[in-house]
Amino acid sequence: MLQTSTTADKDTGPPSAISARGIQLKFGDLTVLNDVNVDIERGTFVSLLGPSGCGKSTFLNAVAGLLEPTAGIIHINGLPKEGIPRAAGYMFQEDTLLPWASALDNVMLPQQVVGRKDEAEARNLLATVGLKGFEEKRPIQLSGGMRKRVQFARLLAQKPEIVFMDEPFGALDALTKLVMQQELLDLMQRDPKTVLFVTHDPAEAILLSDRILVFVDCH
Ligand SMILES: Nc1ncnc2c1ncn2[C@@H]1O[C@H](COP(=O)(O)OP(=O)(O)OP(=O)(O)O)[C@@H](O)[C@H]1O
Repeated sequence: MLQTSTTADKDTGPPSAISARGIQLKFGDLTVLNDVNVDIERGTFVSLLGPSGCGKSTFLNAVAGLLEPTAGIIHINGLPKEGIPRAAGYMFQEDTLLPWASALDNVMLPQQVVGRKDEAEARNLLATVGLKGFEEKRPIQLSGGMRKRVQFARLLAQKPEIVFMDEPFGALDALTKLVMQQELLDLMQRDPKTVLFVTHDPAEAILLSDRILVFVDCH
């Protein structure tokens, strides 16, 4: 269950990027989330922190539209969420690159989904994440950190306003993880986005976040 942490409702100003009210989510008899109320302001980096099995991913997936809450309502930019929010990007722990496609083709995938083709933009994004010269390499020819960078570039190609990240660096070695955390910070400082980031690592949450929501009372 989540220890709820809310900011006061505002009568004026832009709506929160994410607003969750009375969220309950059950899997059969197991109540994972109960009456969760959270507001997340635009452009803030928020971590969901807590031990394994506490419902962090469940909450993230409910907001991201991958799971439907049993009760409650979620607003995205002031509008009731319907399905998967538009302008949302995802990054998971698993490597989700197409193994047979080059780094460039992987980054161009989001363009293809919406019927666009802009190779120069994809090359720029790869350069932004430090992969100039690696455009034609396939994932197997890249290190773990480089593959994460390709995923960053692909995420940016979606031009997301909200980014959902579920332990994206969980499978990396400690040193590569530190480098990738710093690169994520740099990217978000240059181009701030609303980020919801799942981690069970307090140091990672403190380093990256404007705000940390702590999950307690695990089963
Ligand atoms: N699809 C599902 N069906 C049934 N139970 C589920 C499902 N997904 C998660 N659960 C259960 O819900 C609880 C919360 O799981 P969740 O993955 O949200 O926790 P978490 O805090 O993200 O853990 P971790 O850090 O290990 O990923 C766990 O008891 C888990 O077994």
